[in-house]
Amino acid sequence: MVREARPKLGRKARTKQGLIPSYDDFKKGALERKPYKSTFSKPSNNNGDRKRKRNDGDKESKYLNGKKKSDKREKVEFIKNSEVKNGDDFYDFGEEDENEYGSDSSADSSNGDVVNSGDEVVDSGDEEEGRAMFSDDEGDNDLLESANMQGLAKAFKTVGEKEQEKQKQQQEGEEEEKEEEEEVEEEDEEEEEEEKEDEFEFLDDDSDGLVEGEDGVDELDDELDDEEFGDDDDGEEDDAEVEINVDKSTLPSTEDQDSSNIAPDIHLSRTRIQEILNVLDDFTKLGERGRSRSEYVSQLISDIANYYGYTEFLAGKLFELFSPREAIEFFEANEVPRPITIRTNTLKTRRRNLAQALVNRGVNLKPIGNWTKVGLQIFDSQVPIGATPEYLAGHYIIQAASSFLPCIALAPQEGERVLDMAAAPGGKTTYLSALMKNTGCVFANDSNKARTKSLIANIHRLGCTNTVVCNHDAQEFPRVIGGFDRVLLDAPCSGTGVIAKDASVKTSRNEKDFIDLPFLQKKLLLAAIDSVDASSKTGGYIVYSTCSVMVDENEAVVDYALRKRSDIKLVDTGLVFGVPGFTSFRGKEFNQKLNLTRRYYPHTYNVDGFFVAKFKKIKLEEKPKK
Ligand SMILES: C[S@@+](CC[C@H](N)C(=O)[O-])C[C@H]1O[C@@H](n2cnc3c(N)ncnc32)[C@H](O)[C@@H]1O
Repeated sequence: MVREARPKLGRKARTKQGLIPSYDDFKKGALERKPYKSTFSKPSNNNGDRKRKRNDGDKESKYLNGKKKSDKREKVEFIKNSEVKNGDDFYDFGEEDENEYGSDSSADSSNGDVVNSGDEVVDSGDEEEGRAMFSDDEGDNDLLESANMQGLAKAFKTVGEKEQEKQKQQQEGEEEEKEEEEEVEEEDEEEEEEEKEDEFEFLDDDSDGLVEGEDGVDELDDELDDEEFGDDDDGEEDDAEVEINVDKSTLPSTEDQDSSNIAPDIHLSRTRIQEILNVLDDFTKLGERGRSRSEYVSQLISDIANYYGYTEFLAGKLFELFSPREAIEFFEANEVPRPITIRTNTLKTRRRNLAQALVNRGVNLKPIGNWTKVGLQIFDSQVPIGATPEYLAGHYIIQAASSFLPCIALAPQEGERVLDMAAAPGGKTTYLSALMKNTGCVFANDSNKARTKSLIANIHRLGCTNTVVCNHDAQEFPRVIGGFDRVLLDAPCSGTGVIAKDASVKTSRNEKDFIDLPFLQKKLLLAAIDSVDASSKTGGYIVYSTCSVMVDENEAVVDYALRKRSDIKLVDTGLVFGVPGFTSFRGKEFNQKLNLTRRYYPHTYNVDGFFVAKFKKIKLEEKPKK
């Protein structure tokens, strides 16, 4: 039986199936420097819940005992079993996620203009949390720890209340366990009945015509099929759908079959992703004879696109950046929100004071990492983070951790003239202003007038008095004004680094975007370079950044600028973490200094995908001989 293709499941649907890890799991990853655990990692002892284990066991035995089952069916079942084993954690994540994120989303939504307007809003994290301290402020950490404890003690309940709650929870737990047991029993009974039905089906098949001959039974069969294998998102029932579809699919181990009219089934895709990853791990041994590696890869990309809800085009482009297993880690990390982070506005307060104030309000937080003295990671909060008195007073801004990086790399000095070419909504402008202690001047430009409103609002709220907001197409610089000590170009980009925040990127980016965007980025970067004064006594630097992970928008743009302008060189970003940029990619050779640029990925650092390059403009007469 061939089923019609169903529309791709979006993020929501998959969330329902439990794709997104719980906040706790995510927290563990960020705090303990544990890499994000991929669903597709090699099988491990899972800790799925009791009920699920029981079901898996049942399923396994059912499949293994599968009486009159054909070879074809057995093959599928083998794959299904491996899927179930690998998938347990996965489902558990999702069950917790919705509850855990309640308070976080409120923080986001209350953040008004900032939330809606750019890459500043959604959050990032850091894996160096274990070592994270207020690096310069001695004793800050102890203070923060004790502040945290005091605050939490205040915010949380009294011991008596806690005891009561514990007892209540115990009672509820017992009741739940009872319910679970009953459910399992019910399911056992149901499955027994299903098995009986299976036997019947086989009998019917064998005695061809007995059932089919009866009026309406065909339709009823179809309906039952629909119910059993139908359009809902229940994983277990959909497993059965795999049985139907799989015999005509392009599984790694099956003969060549026409799959054109096979449903793009999400569970089948997931199973097959795992299978193909295993094959690609040891292609010589596990690859099917006559089937090339690239055939497996095409199938894998198609399954990734189907499973995670990307266009095949974008899935393929992102896949190219990594080894197959790492690519899956990347795609998985895009299903998980990054941590909520805030940046202390040092124009108005110190991080330890801010932390103390927020802890007193019931916010559970920690320093982001030892690479930043101003970042705090928020774990949970009893108040909306985007509406506390401290927020309204401009003591902090909700800002993705990766978005700190270009400002740290630019390292503006007091008294300098700095241009932020694409500045709205101002997360970076306000950081630059703070780094310069409100001295000198930051020209904050954005070509989108509507977005300059949020830029201005943030500048006001954070008390940045050294800024000038302008509204030009940045390509017009330096004709508008030039001679800057430093220029930041946080360029408009495809947003492929922030898919966790904006899932629409998965389907909205096409081939043309990756021609048009680099074209604009190249022109903007040349304008940025030309706007810097090579003779600046304190500066002469340009930082180029994007929240894209695409080589076309990053290394290729930087390489182009190096070819077009002889008065610049790449220099170290000064950033203490990050993966070096590509010096070659898919047959293209870039300037070898591209290894000085830095890439950031959600799956490696639990931050938004980001790219940072830093140039020094040199006076031509100073240009070193080759
Ligand atoms: C990645 S966002 C900038 C985020 C900002 N740097 C921050 O940290 O808040 C890119 C910005 O570039 C602006 N933009 C797009 N094309 C531009 C152009 N030709 N000139 C100047 N700004 C442009 C967009 O309006 C958008 O606000």
